Amino acid sequence: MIKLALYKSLNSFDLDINLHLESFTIAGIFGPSGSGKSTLLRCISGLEGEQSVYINDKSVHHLPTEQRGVTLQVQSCPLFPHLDAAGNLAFTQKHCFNRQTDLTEQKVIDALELHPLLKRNVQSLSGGERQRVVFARTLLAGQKLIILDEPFSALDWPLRFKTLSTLSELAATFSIKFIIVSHSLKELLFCCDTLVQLNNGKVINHGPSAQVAKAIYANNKQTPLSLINFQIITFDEKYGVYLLKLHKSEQQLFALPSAVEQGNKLILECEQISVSAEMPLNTNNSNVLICTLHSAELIDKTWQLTLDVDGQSLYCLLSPRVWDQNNYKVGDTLYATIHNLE
Ligand SMILES: Nc1ncnc2c1ncn2[C@@H]1O[C@H](COP(=O)(O)OP(=O)(O)OP(=O)(O)O)[C@@H](O)[C@H]1O
Repeated sequence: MIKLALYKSLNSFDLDINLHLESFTIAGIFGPSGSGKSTLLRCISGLEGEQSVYINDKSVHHLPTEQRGVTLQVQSCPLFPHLDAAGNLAFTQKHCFNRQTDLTEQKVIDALELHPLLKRNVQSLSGGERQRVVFARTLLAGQKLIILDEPFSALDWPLRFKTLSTLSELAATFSIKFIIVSHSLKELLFCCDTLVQLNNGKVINHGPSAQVAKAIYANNKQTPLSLINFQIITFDEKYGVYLLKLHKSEQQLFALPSAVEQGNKLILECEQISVSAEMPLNTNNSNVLICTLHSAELIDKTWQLTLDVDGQSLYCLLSPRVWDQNNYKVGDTLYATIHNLE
């Protein structure tokens, strides 16, 4: 739980936040540049004093940063230049007290697959490698609330998704809560259960991430991304594809390793999804999901359909002509074909 009542006036900018997040594991903060995201993080962690901050029902506003049980990783977090990556991690392990998790150096190195970087001089690391070492060091500080400001912006997408999946696993295994600032809604949608949208120093929306992301996409006249949680059933050696089962569902999909190896969630573009009222027969695509039409909205001359697949949402687009021809109604059973997975 986190409860904030913050007011901070900075020259021509006012941060004015009243926010109560009852339960979250990974919360994302999204907003345009200058909307107050970093200032908000500084207030929670205690770098901006005299703000009303409650963490797990305890008021922490009179406590200095080191007594709040919070680690803040700022955007350009420095590493010790005279130590290699291993030395940087060892230093943190040795000098951080009041650790609340039993994450050890070895566990963090294994989880983030840092072995090849350990003996490297940190000045020789690429931006992405450096961010992974910084994140490892943040984890090693051992706090149960970790606040990250643009932590993985230098990582390419496959590695970023993989690292976010590791972060989610660590959150579950070690009961760590994360608050993450990012300019990428895709990144936040991938890993966060809760999203907070800021604009001009104020919270303009917050709630379950899929719901908030959908509203942001609609406001920006962008097509929403669908996120599908799955478990791997088997890998078919003969054809080189994974058989997946949707989370809390018996429905299955086939997917190439490139779609699966970045975590247990698929991110699908609207263009990857088409629908029909009948089960497609004699098709060359076996990735068909049975869904229910949850809603349909005409946005910017295109029908945006929200489909429910056993509790998960898929978004697809139809032209007005196709919509008029098909006479779909909310509640109808539809068949969604997922393209470019196999
Ligand atoms: N110490 C300060 N003194 C004066 N103004 C400040 C100070 N710190 C931040 N600001 C201003 O407050 C506003 C919010 O800054 P903040 O860094 O919180 O935004 P942000 O949403 O994190 O931006 P970005 O996405 O670009 O990092 C900006 O207009 C910034 O110029």
